[in-house]
Amino acid sequence: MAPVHRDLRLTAVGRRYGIRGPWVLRGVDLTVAPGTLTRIEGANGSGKSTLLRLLARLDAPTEGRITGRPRTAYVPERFPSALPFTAAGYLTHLGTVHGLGRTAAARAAHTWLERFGAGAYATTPMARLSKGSSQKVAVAQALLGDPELLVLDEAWTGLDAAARAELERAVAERTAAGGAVVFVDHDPRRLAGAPDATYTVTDGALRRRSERGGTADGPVTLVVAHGPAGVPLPPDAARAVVSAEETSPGRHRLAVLASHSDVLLRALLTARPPWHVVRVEPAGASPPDPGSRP
Ligand SMILES: Nc1ncnc2c1ncn2[C@@H]1O[C@H](COP(=O)(O)OP(=O)(O)OP(=O)(O)O)[C@@H](O)[C@H]1O
Repeated sequence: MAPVHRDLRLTAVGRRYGIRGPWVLRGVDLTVAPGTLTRIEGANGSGKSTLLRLLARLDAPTEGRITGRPRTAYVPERFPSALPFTAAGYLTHLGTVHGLGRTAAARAAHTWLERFGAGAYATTPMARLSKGSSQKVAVAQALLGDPELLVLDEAWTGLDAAARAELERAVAERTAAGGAVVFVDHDPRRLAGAPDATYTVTDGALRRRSERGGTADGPVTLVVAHGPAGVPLPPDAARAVVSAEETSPGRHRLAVLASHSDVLLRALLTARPPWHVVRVEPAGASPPDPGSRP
């Protein structure tokens, strides 16, 4: 009998939207093995979500090949919360879809809602949940079926501090149980030190950042900079950062390895027109968590 391949493997994968659209990703090779934690970084619009949708098999590559079919769960950047279910009803239904009996599914739904501090909202219609509570349901639906591959696209955004910590624990439990987890998060300290591999999406290519990933490359510096609204980062700056987020029109929160901060600052200040650098500080000096966006 053919062995079951739990590795998910991308070979020379490219994706573009529309026949003449620019290549968002090109020549991407990536293997996601069981029991590993992988971080994907990159500036806004670099193609991180595109890559995660390909990994979750929700999208197909324009060219190249994807092999391996681990049982996959996905938390999208935007979760459709206006569903005609209560939180517990929705999760129980999904549990049965994952093959659980109704009682076991209801129990799992309850357990995950409790873990994320949303037990009190079990019978609330999803359309009436706050953004944070509906994000808890989004995360619970993914964890419910003990997936072999968990794909998290900014899943921490909108969660309160206790739920953020709980999701970090749930990720550690998944990898300890032999599952693979791939995540994108704008906070460079998210699961710091834990990833087995960290990749940066730049100019459509995927680059492995270091063998050990996480912050093993050294301390991270946060740079807040202001540029023309709606204008992407200058290319040299985009290449230097490990993560970037446009927190309000024209205002960007950039994380860069301290060793690369001069390169980033130079790229910002020599851009035409030059960008205004608002603040530079070591990553540890900022407020506890920027997960709650300003
Ligand atoms: N369904 C789509 N149709 C057309 N273009 C798309 C589609 N999805 C993404 N794109 C384009 O592909 C590029 C990469 O988008 P993607 O959302 O993958 O980037 P990202 O790194 O996740 O961005 P962000 O950090 O802002 O979430 C962008 O230019 C985007 O406009």
